[in-house]
Amino acid sequence: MTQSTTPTGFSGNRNRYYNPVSKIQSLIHNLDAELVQLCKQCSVPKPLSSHNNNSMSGSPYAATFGSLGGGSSSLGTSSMAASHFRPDSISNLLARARAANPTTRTTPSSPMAPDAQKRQMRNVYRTRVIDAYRNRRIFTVYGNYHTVRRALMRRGWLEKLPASRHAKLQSMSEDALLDHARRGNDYEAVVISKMINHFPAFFIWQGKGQRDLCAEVRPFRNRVRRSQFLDFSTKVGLVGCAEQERWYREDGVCGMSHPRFYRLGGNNLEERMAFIEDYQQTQARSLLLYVKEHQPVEMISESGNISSTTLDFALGKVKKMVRHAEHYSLDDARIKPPTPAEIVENQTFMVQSTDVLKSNAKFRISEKVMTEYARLAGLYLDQIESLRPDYRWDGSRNLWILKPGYQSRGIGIVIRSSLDDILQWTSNNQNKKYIVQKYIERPLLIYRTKFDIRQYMLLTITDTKVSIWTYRDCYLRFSSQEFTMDDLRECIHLTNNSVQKRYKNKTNRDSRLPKNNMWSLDQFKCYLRHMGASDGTWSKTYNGFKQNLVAVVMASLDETELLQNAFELYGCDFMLDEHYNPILIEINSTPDLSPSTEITARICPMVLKDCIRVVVDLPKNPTAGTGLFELAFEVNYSINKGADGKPLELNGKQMTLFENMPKMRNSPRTRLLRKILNNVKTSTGKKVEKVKEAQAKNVKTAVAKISRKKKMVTSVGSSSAASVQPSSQNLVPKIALNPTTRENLALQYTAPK
Ligand SMILES: Nc1ncnc2c1ncn2[C@@H]1O[C@H](COP(=O)(O)OP(=O)(O)OP(=O)(O)O)[C@@H](O)[C@H]1O
Repeated sequence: MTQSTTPTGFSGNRNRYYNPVSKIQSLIHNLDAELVQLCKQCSVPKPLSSHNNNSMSGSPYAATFGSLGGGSSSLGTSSMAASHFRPDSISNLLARARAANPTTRTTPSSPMAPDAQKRQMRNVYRTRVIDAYRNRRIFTVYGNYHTVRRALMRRGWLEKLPASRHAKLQSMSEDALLDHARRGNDYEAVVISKMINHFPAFFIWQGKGQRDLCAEVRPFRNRVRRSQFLDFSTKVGLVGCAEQERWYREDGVCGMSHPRFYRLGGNNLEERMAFIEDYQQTQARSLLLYVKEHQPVEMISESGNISSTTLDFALGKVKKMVRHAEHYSLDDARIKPPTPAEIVENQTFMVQSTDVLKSNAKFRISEKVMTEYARLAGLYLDQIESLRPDYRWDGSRNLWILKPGYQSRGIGIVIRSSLDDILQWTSNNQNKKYIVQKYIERPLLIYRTKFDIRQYMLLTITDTKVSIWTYRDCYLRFSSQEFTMDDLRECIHLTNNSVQKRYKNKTNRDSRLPKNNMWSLDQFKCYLRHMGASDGTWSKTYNGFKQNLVAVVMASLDETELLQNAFELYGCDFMLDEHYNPILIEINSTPDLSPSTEITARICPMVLKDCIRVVVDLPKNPTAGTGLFELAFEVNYSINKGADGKPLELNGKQMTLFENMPKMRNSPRTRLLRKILNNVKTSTGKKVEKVKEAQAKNVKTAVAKISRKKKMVTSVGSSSAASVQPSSQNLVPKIALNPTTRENLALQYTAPK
C-alpha cells in the first residue's frame, strides 16, 4: 500500500542528494489516504486541515471527497498541508466520530456502493479537469523535471502525462484506475491525465528536438526557435551571433567577449581564408611573445639556423595588424588572396617560427640585436593588445580548440596547434561541422587549476517584449588535474562536468580545491577576498556576464520566432581572464540540471522554481517575486513596426567580403545554396535578400534588401519559411521556388537541431 500510493515522481531515480521533504510528503499522502478510508467507514467528513488549500474545498464535494479533490495537485497541496497539518490521532478521530454518530458504535458502517463511489470520484475529477482547462492550468512535462511538476501542482495545475510516463497504468481502463485512485497516487494522476487528454496543455516543458504541440493555445513552452545560423545554443550559431554582435554593441549594456572562432565545417572558403590569416597573425604574435619572455642570450647561438628575417616578418605582420585595428572599417574586411611571393614568404616564416616555438631553435644574431628585437616585440605587443584585449588571452603556443558544431558534453573536442592538423581534422570530419576557436592559453587559474563558471539565463517572450533574465547565483567547475600547457589531454583542459566526472582527482592537487570539483558562488567570493581582489570584482564580472548574454540574444533576435509565452532556460559557460573579465565559451539550451553534487543539488531545483515564478507567476502578478532571476534587459520588439503596423525595412547592397571568389562546384547542393543566397538570405544570416533585376522596361536595379527588423514581426505566428513569401513592399517579382526547394528551405530555417 505504501508503495502504490507513493507518486513515482517521488520514488524514481533517487540519489544521495534526494530531498527528504519529498519522502515526508509522500508519507503524508499515504496517511491521508488511509484517513479517508477510516473517515468513510465512520461516516464523518475528513478534517479539512489536509485540503484547506484545495481549490475544491469550497465545492460540495469537498467535505466528502476532499481527499480525492486533492488530485494531482496533491503534491503541492499536501506540502502546504504539511505546514498546516494538525496532528489528529486516529483514535481521537474515531472518538469524535462515535460522539457525532452514536449508531456507528453498534451498527457496522455501510460503505457507499462501489459504483456510486466511482461515479462521484469521476465527477470530482471531471470538475477539476474542466476547472483547470478554463483557467489554462494544464501542463505537460517531458523528462525528469520533477521540480517543475511540483511547482506547477503547487499552483493548482493538473498534469497531462506524456505517453511514456506510467505507460503501464496508462493502458488501464478509467474504471480500473478509479478502483485504485487515492489522493496523490499514480492511479489518480493517470486517471486525471486520461480525462485531460483531449485538452491542450498550457505549459509544456519539452526537449529541444520535440515537435511543438498545442501551438494554437500559445502555451508557455520552454523552447524558443530560431534559425540555425543564429541559434546561439549551438557552436555554429554562436559564431553567427558573434558576427552580428557588432551592430548591437553598447558600452555598459551589451557586448560580447569571446575567443575568436571560425566555421571550418562548411564549404565557406572566405571563412577558411580568414582563419588561415588569423592563424598566421597569431603565429607572429606568439613569436614576439616568446622573444619578449625569454632572455636574449638564451635565444641566440652562432650555429643557430633562424635568421633575423623571421623576426622582421613577425614585427611587420603585427605592425600591419595595429594599423588595421586602428583604422578598421567594413571595407577592410575584404580579404585579398595572397600573391605567390607572399605565399613563399609566409611558408618560410611558418616553418622557422615553429622551429623556435616548438624546439627552441636559436637565432643567428648578436645579443645586442636580439635585445633590440625583444624591446620592439614588447612595444608592438603592447600596442596591439591595447587595441585587441582578447589577444591578451593568447600565449606563445598558437593553440586552437576544435569543437563539433552541434554536439555537447565535450564529445569530439580536440586541441591542436599545427595549421595542417587543424585543416586536415576539419575536412576529415565534414559531417560534424567543426568550428575552430582560439584556445585561451592564459585563463585565470585557482590554485594552479583551470575552471569555468556555469551561469543561468532565462529568455521570456510576451506579445510585445523579449526579456532577458540572468541568475544571481552560479557555480564553478574545476578540472581534476593541474593546468599545464605541456599536456593537452581533456582531463586538464576541459572543465565541464560531463568530461571531468570520468576522471579521478590528481593526488598532488592543492588540498584547498573541492573534492567534487565544484564551488558555489559564495566560496568563490571568499576566494576573491582571500586573494585581495577589490570589493566590486564580482559585480564587475557578473555585469560582464550580463552584457555578453544581452549581446548574444540581441544579435539573434532577427532570426528568432517571437512567439508569445515562449521561454527558454540556458546554461552559459564562462571562463575568466587573469583580470577577472568574463569570456563567453558557450551556451546550452538543455543544461544539465541533475543534482550531481551538493552544489548542483541546491542550485538546480532553485533555478527551476524561480523559472516558474518568472514564467507563470509574473504575467499574472507584476509584483510577484522572481527569486534570484533579475531582469538584465528588455526589448520592446513591437516598436519595429511602422505607423501602419507594417515592419520597417532597411535597404542596402550586400558587400563582397572576398574579392575574386573561387569558383564553387556546381553540385545540386551548391545550386540550392545559390538559390538561397539569391532568393532569401545569405549564409551570414543577415537577411540580405538579393533582389532579382527588375523586368520593368528601363528600370535596372540590383539592390539587396536587408530586412533585419521585418523578420522579428513576420515570424510571429508563422514559421521562418514565411520570409520566402512575396512581400507586398517588394516591387520586384520573386522567382517561384519548387516545392522541394521550399521544403528544404523551411527545414533549414525551422528544423530543430
Ligand atoms: N576557447 C577555449 N579556451 C580554453 N578552454 C576552452 C575553450 N573552449 C572550451 N574550453 C574548455 O572546454 C570545455 C568544454 O567546452 P564546451 O563547453 O564548448 O564544450 P561542450 O561539448 O559544449 O561541453 P558542455 O556541453 O558540457 O558544456 C569548457 O568547459 C572549457 O573548460
